[in-house]
Amino acid sequence: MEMVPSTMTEMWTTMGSTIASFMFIWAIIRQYCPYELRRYFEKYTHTIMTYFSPYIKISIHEFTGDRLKRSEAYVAVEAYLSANSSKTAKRLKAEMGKDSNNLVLSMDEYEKVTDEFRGAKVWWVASKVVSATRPMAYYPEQEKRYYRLTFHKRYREMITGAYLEHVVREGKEIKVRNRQRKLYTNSPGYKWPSYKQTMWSHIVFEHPATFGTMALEPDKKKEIIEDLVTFSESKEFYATIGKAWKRGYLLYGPPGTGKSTMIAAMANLLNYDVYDLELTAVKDNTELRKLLIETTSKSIIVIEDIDCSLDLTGQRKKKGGKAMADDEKERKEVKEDSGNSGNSKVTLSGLLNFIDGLWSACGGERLIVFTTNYVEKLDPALIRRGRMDKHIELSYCGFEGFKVLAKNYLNLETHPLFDAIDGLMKEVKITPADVAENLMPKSPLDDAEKCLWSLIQALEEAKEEAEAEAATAKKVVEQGQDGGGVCSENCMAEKASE
Ligand SMILES: Nc1ncnc2c1ncn2[C@@H]1O[C@H](COP(=O)(O)OP(=O)(O)OP(=O)(O)O)[C@@H](O)[C@H]1O
Ligand SMILES: [Mg+2]
Repeated sequence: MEMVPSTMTEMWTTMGSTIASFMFIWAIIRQYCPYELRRYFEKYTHTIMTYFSPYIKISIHEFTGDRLKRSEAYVAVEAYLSANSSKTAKRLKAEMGKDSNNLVLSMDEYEKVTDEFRGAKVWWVASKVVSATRPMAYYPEQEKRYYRLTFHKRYREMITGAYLEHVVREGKEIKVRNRQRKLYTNSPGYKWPSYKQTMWSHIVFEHPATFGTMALEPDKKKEIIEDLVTFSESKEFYATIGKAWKRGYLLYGPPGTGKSTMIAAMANLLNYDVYDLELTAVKDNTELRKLLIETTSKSIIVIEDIDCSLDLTGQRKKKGGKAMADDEKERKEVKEDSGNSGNSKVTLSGLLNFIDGLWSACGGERLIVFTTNYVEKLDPALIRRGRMDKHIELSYCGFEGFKVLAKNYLNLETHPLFDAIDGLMKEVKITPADVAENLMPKSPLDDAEKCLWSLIQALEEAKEEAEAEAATAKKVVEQGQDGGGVCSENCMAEKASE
């Protein structure tokens, strides 16, 4: 029994004198030794200290290898700590949120915060090293920022496993919640400088459309919303069935029926970014694949007017004749001219690969949306289920759709003129865009009733026009029969237009 205290005392004495000698040597080294030797001793002191310390440290650096891209882990930890440290940290820094007007708070440099996970305490420090070397004299000093996590070694397994997973997952979620959503485009004709890493340019996405403001049959609206929400919550399901987590939507219908508006409503519902892909500006299939790889998850890739984007079917020119109403035809020609489809070598197979080839699985959680005015012109391979999983027809405005617009534009839920509008809408076709235009007050003096009368007038004019057209067409047919000659569809249309 005597031995224990005496051994302990001896041990403490030895340790004390070792430390004292060590500190003495260290003081001499600091005073007289050259820099290299000092660095050498510092390194070994650090190793010895680490050996005896019961704490483990993990560093997460802002840049690893590639100086142009911030490490994903660092970004996630930053978001996690910004959300959790702003309540406990004493020194915070405030920065303007990217592309937004809010101030974002995060831990200041060298600030330390404590976090707890399943009973274990951990410490985070935001730190940086300033590199002594500069690539050029006029370059600023290079700062390498990092976060250091410290915890007791008895929690090693839990912290390196479950805790870090929790930090990264939560950090990513916070980032998605707080991010300013973006509208990307593969800007045609824009030559990006070689240092620029991305082929997409973007602006902040701020479209106000929602499903609430869309004129659509209530059942159809409900079905689409449920489909979208189910998709966004089905990560595990897609993994179980071995399918990439993406879904294709084909929106088709006449101009002005809300196809583009619905894309904005989808993005707002799911909080996704939008990639507006201008297919005619894509050089070839390789470039198309590169663009795809650069898209991030939680996004909608949109190809508008897919029938005009490329001559994917080889039928476009044949069908674009008399059958197309003049104004629509003109509109399409403008679109065709504006895109340099002649320079694009993207093929149908390239596009099919883009939608569901192996590369399309990268990123996950993505919607691909095509819009068209002429669904019948598209190659069936392009729109078969599995590629374009859901086909949504957007059509002329019904009375239910009108009621949504009347509520949005005029804050009216009912009005004596509604019955007349209901009756007229059953007789003539009018697009939601035309209804919206008529319901829009044209001057500060316009009241709701005036707007409703404007719509009634537009509906009556459309009805008269339709009746006149029908009468002319009937006359042409009768003349054709009287003449006894055979008149083709084209020749009848020509006569009608005369
Ligand atoms: N279903 C709708 N609900 C609410 N507003 C609509 C709807 N459809 C069209 N609009 C209004 O009409 C305008 C034009 O609609 P939008 O651009 O979405 O039509 P589109 O179907 O994409 O036409 P296009 O085929 O010419 O591209 C929108 O700005 C919107 O205000
Ligand atoms: Mg559109």
